[in-house]
Amino acid sequence: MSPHNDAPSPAGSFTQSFHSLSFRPMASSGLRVSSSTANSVYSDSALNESQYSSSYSSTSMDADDHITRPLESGVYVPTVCFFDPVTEDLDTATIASHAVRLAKAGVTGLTTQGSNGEAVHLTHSERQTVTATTRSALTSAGFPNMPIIVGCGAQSVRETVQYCREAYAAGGDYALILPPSYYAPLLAPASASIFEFFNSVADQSPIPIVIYNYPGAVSGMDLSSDIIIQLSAHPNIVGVKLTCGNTGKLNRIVAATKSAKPQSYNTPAFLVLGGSADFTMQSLVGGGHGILAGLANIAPKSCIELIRLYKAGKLAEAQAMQEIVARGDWAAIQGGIISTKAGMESWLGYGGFARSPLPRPTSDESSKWKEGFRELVALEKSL
Ligand SMILES: N[C@@H](CC=O)C(=O)O
Repeated sequence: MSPHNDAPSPAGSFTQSFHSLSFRPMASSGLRVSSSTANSVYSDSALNESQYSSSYSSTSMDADDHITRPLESGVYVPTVCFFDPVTEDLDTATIASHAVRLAKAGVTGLTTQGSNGEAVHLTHSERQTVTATTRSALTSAGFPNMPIIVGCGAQSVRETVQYCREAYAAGGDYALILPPSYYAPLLAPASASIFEFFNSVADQSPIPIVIYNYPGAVSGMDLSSDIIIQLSAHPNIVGVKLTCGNTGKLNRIVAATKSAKPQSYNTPAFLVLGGSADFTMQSLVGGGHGILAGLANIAPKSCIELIRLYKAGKLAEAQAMQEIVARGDWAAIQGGIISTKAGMESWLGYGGFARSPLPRPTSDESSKWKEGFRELVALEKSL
């Protein structure tokens, strides 16, 4: 049997374990299927990856797969995915070392297969390899408790749930889910169908869901605060990443979910994250719990320090740092994964190129992106 057919459950044993997990938010229940079950699912689906043996062998999921990793306030990084410049195969060594660099910088969590992770360019098994490599690298480097949120959005409930199962089997803790958009004209953002989509996925996913509101990536579909607040009532929907940049919406969601669910600021029951670093401080002012932002691939310490300054009440300093972060983010926003990788290559010595068919930057473009990050990189190096 092909490991990546679209059957709703990849392994019989997993189906049984999985059903007992439905409706149980891992963040609070601490439930996890047995290591042998998780490994059997993973083996069934991705052991044929050549990268798997090197990246995954030294630290088995046996060691950590019962760990509950709550989502705390802070900086989450949607990690860039790295490829061999000639073959475009996954570069697992760089995927691993980048994850460890971010963890050592002090970020709160990582996201594999976000927009910066080129999720749409990866096969099912490659996605599992990236997540398993990231988990293994974190564990080996002494960060076994760092949560990994895995991008799992797809166009049908069935495939989205399959991604969630595969993410879990590969060591992911949460699933980041975009609304389906291919049939956007048939699916109004506030429609019963979108509501049903998220609820059905949440019913069936073995890991809790973080809603991903990024209208620019989904034909303009913009989930309202009303629908996000409604969805937050599901016990297996535990947060939202707002790349829409609407801080009024963020404020409404925080206000509604903090009164509906008991929580502490550090470990909120419903995590509300700004989806870009250029409005980090604005997200905090609105009561948000941090950011999940691509710029932190380049400047994790700057994002962390900005939040620290704000929480310490040093508002003028935080605002001054926000200005630099927002200017740096403009390069990342304009050039997306192309400029982010160019900036990393220029300033960090690694990054490479996005997968085809995305174009590789010309040398003039690379210089432009390098300049766009210069001020931010100087700040980062000073921290
Ligand atoms: N600007 C966003 C892109 C995707 O959400 C980010 O910083 O992550």
